[in-house]
Amino acid sequence: MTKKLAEIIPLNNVPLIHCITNDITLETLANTILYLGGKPIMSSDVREFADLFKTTDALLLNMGRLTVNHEASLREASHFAVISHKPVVVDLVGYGMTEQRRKLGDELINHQPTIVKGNISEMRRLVGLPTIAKGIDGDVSDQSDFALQELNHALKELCKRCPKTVFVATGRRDIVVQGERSALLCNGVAALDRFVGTGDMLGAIMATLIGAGAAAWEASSIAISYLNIAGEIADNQTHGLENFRQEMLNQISLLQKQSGWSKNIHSSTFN
Ligand SMILES: Nc1ncnc2c1ncn2[C@@H]1O[C@H](COP(=O)(O)OP(=O)(O)O)[C@@H](O)[C@H]1O
Ligand SMILES: Cc1ncsc1CCOP(=O)(O)O
Ligand SMILES: [Mg+2]
Repeated sequence: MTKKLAEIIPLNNVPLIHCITNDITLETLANTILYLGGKPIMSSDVREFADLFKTTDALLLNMGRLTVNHEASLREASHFAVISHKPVVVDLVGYGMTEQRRKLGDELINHQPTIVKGNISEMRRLVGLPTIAKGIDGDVSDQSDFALQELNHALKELCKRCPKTVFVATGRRDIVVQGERSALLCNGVAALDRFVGTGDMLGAIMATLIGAGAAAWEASSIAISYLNIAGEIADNQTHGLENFRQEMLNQISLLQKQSGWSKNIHSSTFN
């Protein structure tokens, strides 16, 4: 993977990334894409999709703060992505918490997007595994070795129905699954779970990398590692969560200047 890393971050082009996302982290995602070297367009107005899809390089569909209009925009954009063969990242925020989110998430997945991501508890709900998680956060009880193994197995089963899609489950440890292949990524710090938007930021980074031409597997693994190593550096340099949050964003722009950053990636496989 190190060889491919050298080809992907820093980006060797400037992809235009169309984000349909929640208004809680909207500006953070726009700047995350800019700091990484891409260009964001945050547009939810279905009237402009026909023109917009002619110029964009990838699409981020973030379920975030659901409304009737947000849902309609996500659905319409997902349809446009299918007919225009646009690479897509789906972020299953709050999947399974409500019937609306479950139904919408299933519909978006049925369009065979490039990457489907969620935190460890959202992804457990997706494959029908129990979780005590509340709200949109992952629960630590879903991070045991056994829980990770059973989720890894269940996601591989799901891949049989969605052979083109990479599935990602995030948290203290992250699972990346595509077909029969899976990896466990182990970078990051606990503070990444302590401010809103880190999962959203990850989706934006994934969309930027596939928009720049990276394959789904590399884009998924590199995005997680890049964000988490940025978090490790920010954690070393700051006190307090707000300072950490600001430095996180700062590191998104700085880490790519460190040629050997990828040597700090910690990954393993499931036995
Ligand atoms: N306790 C933790 N230790 C290390 N990394 C973490 C931890 N919690 C989350 N992360 C990282 O933060 C990012 C967001 O993950 P997560 O918090 O699961 O998403 P969400 O914000 O959607 O719940 C991922 O890259 C993940 O690897
Ligand atoms: C708090 C909240 N509520 C609906 S979307 C959202 C932000 C979720 O961001 P993340 O999934 O990155 O924690
Ligand atoms: Mg999330």
